[in-house]
Amino acid sequence: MSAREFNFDGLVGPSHNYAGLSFGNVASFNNVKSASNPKQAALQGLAKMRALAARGFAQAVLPPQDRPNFRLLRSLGFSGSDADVLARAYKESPVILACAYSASPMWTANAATVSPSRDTADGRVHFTPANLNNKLHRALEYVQTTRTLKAIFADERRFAVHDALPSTPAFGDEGAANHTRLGAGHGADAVEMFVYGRVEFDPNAPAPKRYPARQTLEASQAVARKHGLAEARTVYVQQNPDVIDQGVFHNDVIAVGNANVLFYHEQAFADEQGALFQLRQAMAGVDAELTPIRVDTGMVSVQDAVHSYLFNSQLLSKDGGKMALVIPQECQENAAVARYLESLVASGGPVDELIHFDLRQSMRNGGGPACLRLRVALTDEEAGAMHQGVIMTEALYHTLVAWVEKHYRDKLEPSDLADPKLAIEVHAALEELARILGMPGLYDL
Ligand SMILES: N=C(N)NCCC[C@H](NC(=O)CCC(=O)O)C(=O)O
Repeated sequence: MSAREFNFDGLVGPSHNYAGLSFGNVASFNNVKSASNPKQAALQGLAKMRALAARGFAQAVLPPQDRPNFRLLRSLGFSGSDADVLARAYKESPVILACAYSASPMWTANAATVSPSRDTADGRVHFTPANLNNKLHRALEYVQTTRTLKAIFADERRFAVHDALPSTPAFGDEGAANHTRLGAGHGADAVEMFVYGRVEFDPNAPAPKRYPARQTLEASQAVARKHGLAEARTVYVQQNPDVIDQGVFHNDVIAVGNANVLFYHEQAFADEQGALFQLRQAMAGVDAELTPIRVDTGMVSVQDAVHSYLFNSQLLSKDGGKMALVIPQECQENAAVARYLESLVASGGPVDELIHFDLRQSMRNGGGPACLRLRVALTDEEAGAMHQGVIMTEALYHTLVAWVEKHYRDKLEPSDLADPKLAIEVHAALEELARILGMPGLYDL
């Protein structure tokens, strides 16, 4: 049965700001407290969605989440009216207020892990929302993410939306950013590769020393178990702790896979040869042959990969068997990376086209093209069964642009988070967005 891969891009929320909340994500720290432009951020994301939809790639949108998260603030003892809660939080702990306001749900590669129906024991598409429990501002997301996915994929005959894993460190789960499906194509049997940063219950396993490993092996195994994946078609690979310590906080900052191609940096994995061997063995079982595209350190250093987000690119199958690589503008601005990309396209290999976008607002918080999207491979029947109001069309694009122009500020400083009017603006925007998407019960407003 054929299937198409939908990219569900996160629509950047009205409170997008640079709060420096992500220890281990160098961009987030480098741009802390600088002014953000929420309007530009949302329009940049919409421009990518529109352009790829116009190219015929299956494109959809995941809505932002209600911010500030008053439930969090009140659970931490900030009380009184909404205005009181905001004033007290800003006075006593601006960083907690920033966490409650974060627009981090825009990076939907971390929203969930998705197993297409082809891979699962019960033949349904399985989603496990990621608990993102390593960071306070991200650990808020899974509640609304679960609600949103259940609203879009409501047909329980075709879709299973699980609860997130327990939010204890042993089950640190960052979703699809640490997960890659490799096989002959989106509609064919395939192997699911889970990449983890540490092992909770094996103190002797390698682990990063400087920055946190957000994904545990135990979490990846639990997701595979919940999704009913066949062991022979599930591969667990450890990310190289040394690159985590250089700012590679998700695997999708150092590797990306699509169909039978794995595009990765030579230092991405703790045991490169072991990983390739496991993949080749599992893929033989599904009549697929791995095409590795290995980038040597001599061509692109880990630092260049982290600053350009070369590997946080989207790798998209085109009609005719070739692939396009969707890269951020920053890749053109790094000499080594630009040179490498020229050689890649000229090589006659699977990638014969580069498509670049200006995603600077997101990039300044450590989010590139791949962070902004959740991949969901769907058969035509499944695509017809999901909520249609989130599918990106020219009409929806123009409606959302008008909505952003109407509701979003074009500048947000850290001190603006104390402004009670901002909370009211976000609330009004999301009430209207739920109507635009045809999802009246989307938010618990
Ligand atoms: N690579 C993937 N898939 N996603 C990128 C997520 C970036 C996000 N940044 C932040 O959360 C920064 C928020 C701030 O500092 O304001 C993170 O670190 O989790």
